[in-house]
Amino acid sequence: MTEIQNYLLDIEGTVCPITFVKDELFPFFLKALPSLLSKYQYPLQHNDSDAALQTLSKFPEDLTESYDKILAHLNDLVARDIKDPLLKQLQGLVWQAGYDSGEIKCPVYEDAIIAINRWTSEGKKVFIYSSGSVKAQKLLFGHTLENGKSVDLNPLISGYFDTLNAGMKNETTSYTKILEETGLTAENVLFLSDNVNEVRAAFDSGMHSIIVCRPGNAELSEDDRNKFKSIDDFSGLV
Ligand SMILES: CSCCC(=O)C(=O)COP(=O)(O)O
Ligand SMILES: [Mg+2]
Repeated sequence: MTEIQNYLLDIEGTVCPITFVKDELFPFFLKALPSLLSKYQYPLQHNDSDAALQTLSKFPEDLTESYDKILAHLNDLVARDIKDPLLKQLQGLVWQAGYDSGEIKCPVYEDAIIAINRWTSEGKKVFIYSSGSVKAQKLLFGHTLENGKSVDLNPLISGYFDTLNAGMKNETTSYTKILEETGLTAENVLFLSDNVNEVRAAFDSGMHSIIVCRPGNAELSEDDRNKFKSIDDFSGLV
């Protein structure tokens, strides 16, 4: 592998445990949802500057004609872990209160914190590409737990990509778009993710691409292990 100058990082299952998202972020969102949705009139009125209402208004009208329908739809998306860009926008808005109050802090893996600090101190660049919205990404890195304290890793991040500004993560065109947006050359970029389909899509764009196998991540098939390099943590990359 040529000397890597730029890192593009997935979040869930790569820089933090899947359990943080499933057992903390998603329940926080689901708990807040009834009270959030009850603030609005149904069928949804679209003439308000409220950010959550604006996001809700982008769902198909048949889903927002009643409180019960949109509540059931959002619960279903979360239960099936559907990476719906509108759901992800809404989640970012809701999580803000949890981060602000101190209830939510992200347990970014220590090896990831060390690597991000090391790479940036060497003049290399770190970018994020997650299904979570850019807002949610900034909140997460802005409230990262390091040795029991909350730290802000955002000053170390050169750019953020999500499904709205780049496209779906299992499509090669999304990685090509990120290369165009950043002006980076594919062979100077290493993408790290727990998801084989994302690693394959990035690889097909010309980027270097490695599967990250954290505890609790999906098992890799023999075929995937043979096709792609995999690592357990970032320690071998610094
Ligand atoms: C960015 S915070 C929330 C995580 C999330 O909602 C999510 O879907 C993470 O997906 P990823 O692409 O980072 O595996
Ligand atoms: Mg992931």
